[in-house]
Amino acid sequence: MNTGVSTIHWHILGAGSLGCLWAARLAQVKQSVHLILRSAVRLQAFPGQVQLTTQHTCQSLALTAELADTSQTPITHLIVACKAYDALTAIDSIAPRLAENACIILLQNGLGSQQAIIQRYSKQRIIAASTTDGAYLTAPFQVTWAGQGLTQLGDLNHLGQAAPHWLELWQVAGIHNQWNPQIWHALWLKLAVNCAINPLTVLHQCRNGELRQQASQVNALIPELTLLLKQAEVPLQPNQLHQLIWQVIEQTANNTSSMLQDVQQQRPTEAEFITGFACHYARSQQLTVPHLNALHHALIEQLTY
Ligand SMILES: NC(=O)C1=CN([C@@H]2O[C@H](COP(=O)(O)OP(=O)(O)OC[C@H]3O[C@@H](n4cnc5c(N)ncnc54)[C@H](OP(=O)(O)O)[C@@H]3O)[C@@H](O)[C@H]2O)C=CC1
Ligand SMILES: CC(C)(CO)C(=O)C(=O)O
Repeated sequence: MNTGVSTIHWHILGAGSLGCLWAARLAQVKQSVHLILRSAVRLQAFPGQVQLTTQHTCQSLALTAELADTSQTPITHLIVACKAYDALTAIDSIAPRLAENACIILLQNGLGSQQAIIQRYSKQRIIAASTTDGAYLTAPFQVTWAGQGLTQLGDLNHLGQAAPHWLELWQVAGIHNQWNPQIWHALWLKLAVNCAINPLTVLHQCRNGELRQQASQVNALIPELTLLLKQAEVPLQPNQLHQLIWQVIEQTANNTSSMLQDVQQQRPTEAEFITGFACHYARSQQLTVPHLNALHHALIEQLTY
């Protein structure tokens, strides 16, 4: 299909679940895709392709991989697919290669990493991509696309620009997307939902739907999260956050939250960028959020990673 977009050289920082998912889908539409891996050991293990499994298909897509400093090619379009706690350091590792007008797309959950990145990389156009796509690795470089979602994108700096021309190409690549000039609002709303669900699933070791049995704990967080969102100037209808949180719990009832998955697989969590960020923001704005503070402390006590 002719999208009217010439081939773009996409560099993808991080070849985990989302990095491989994005790499495979862009490679499917004949884009030039380069994975940037963390170590020589990972590069040696790269088989020259990424395998993408969906409900109906399994396809291997050839693409290239490199280390941050093994190539000098300038980077014009960078997708950052690391966890929130690795994102800034990962971008720093390729900083000398970044074109001055490069576009950096951030896939991280939570808040905090985005602010640090826009502060350090003020010349580049930084776009957040908040996605409800779900993916997991079954083996290195073999990704299963668990659920087609929606990816909302919008500028985090240099506000007010037109949507990038490559969004149409992403659509063709199966990356169902929507441009959202108010992406900060979307990130805040997702943060609030993650604060209400993820930590409690860790503390109760339960799937999202089982939080129905912990409704009073979920509900106690909602007025505090509403306070934070209002302070951040996120427009909210009365009761909107309550409805959204319970809707997500119902729609994802069978899911194990990403935070509980990290705990189960003994990986670090993104807690500091979810409840950690919420508590830090509340303190900086002198907002009283006792339930959120208690939740964050209980979570940190429980986490050994
Ligand atoms: N997976 C999903 O379905 C969804 C994830 N998200 C969000 O997307 C982000 C990425 O998540 P996910 O893909 O699951 O994470 P993964 O842990 O699967 O992948 C992260 C990858 O980043 C790599 N990495 C870390 N630092 C560097 C570096 N300096 N240079 C190169 N690579 C690096 C890691 O490498 P190594 O293997 O060497 O450790 C790892 O492969 C998170 O913020 C998550 O919350 C959002 C929605 C859905
Ligand atoms: C919405 C929710 C809670 C779905 O599981 C999620 O985003 C996560 O697990 O991080």
